[in-house]
Amino acid sequence: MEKVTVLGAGSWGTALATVLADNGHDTLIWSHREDQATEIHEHHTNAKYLKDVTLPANLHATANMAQAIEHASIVVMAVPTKGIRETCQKMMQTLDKPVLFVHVSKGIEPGSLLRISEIMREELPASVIEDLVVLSGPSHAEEVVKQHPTTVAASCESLVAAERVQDLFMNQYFRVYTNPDVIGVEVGGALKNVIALAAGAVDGIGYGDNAKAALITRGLAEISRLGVKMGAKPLTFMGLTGMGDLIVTCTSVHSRNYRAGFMLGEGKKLEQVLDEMGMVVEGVRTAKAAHQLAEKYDVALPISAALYSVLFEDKTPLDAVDDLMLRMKKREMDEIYNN
Ligand SMILES: NC(=O)c1ccc[n+]([C@@H]2O[C@H](COP(=O)([O-])OP(=O)(O)OC[C@H]3O[C@@H](n4cnc5c(N)ncnc54)[C@H](O)[C@@H]3O)[C@@H](O)[C@H]2O)c1
Ligand SMILES: O=P(O)(O)OC[C@H](O)CO
Repeated sequence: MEKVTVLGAGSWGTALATVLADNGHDTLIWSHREDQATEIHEHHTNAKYLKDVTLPANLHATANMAQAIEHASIVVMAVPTKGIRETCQKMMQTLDKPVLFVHVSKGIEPGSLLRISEIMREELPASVIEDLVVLSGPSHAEEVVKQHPTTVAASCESLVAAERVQDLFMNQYFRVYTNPDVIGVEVGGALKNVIALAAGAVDGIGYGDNAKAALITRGLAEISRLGVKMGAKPLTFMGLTGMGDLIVTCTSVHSRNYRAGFMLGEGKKLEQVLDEMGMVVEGVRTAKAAHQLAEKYDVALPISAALYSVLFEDKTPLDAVDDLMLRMKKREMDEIYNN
């Protein structure tokens, strides 16, 4: 049995804490909000984030960071990308021992263009990082808490650390693979949210399955193109954290990115959409990062660019789709021509 603290009590932090508690680990969840910690600790619910779910009786919660850190030999970081730095800084007020970190967030920071593990390594001294593992893949919290079969990957250069995380989470309904390609896993997890916003938008416009299949396929092409330039292994994008997560996020009603995109496609403005969602829509910030990454790495990301123009340049979704369709002629796969 391990002593685990999950930082972040939204949908995903709570769902993963449930998996850990189900597996018999001594699990404590930390919320930055006192009321939410009390709700989880005393009533075994987290109604805003997981409706009609009763959490395991052996899952405890606190809003006290010092207590949360004192408890842990493993820390799972499950706050949205924009809260990662602040949470690391809060943690460092008391953390003075090495722990194994697992992060489960999916984003890239605009401006710095850092992946989550890079942000964490910037904020945390090496002396407190025993290892840092990314857990990612096609996994909606709403299905995990129902114990529906789910598969993800634990990614770290150290196979020993990845396998420790595999053992920590793995059970009958939650299957964990390992993958050493941290860059590919993080880039796939972050960029699929941008494509999912676009997939929601084409459905919101009222277009059909042809358009969505095109977005998923060409979306994967642009994610891979960028990821490889950033140092990822191409095959990772064919796996759970690439194609797998792209499919689940572009096609599921559970996806906040897909649902936000749908509302944009219906003609709603971004501010109104985010107000109505009330939960994190990671793809919005990551779309800014994608825009900057395209320039930095000199890579064409046409779907991400079209989405960016809808989010931040007031282009209508219909015009953005027209622009995509009327781009200059392309070869589907340059590699085939070159061989
Ligand atoms: N929900 C899923 O099914 C799922 C699955 C895989 C990965 N993820 C990823 O997990 C991360 C967290 O997403 P979520 O679904 O739990 O989001 P959520 O919107 O359901 O909950 C976010 C939680 O973080 C808290 N929070 C916000 N800002 C914070 C800050 N600065 N410091 C501390 N806490 C803060 C909120 O109060 C809330 O409890 C995201 O990067 C998301 O992409 C989510
Ligand atoms: O609800 P979303 O769009 O944040 O997606 C959740 C997960 O990342 C799906 O794997």
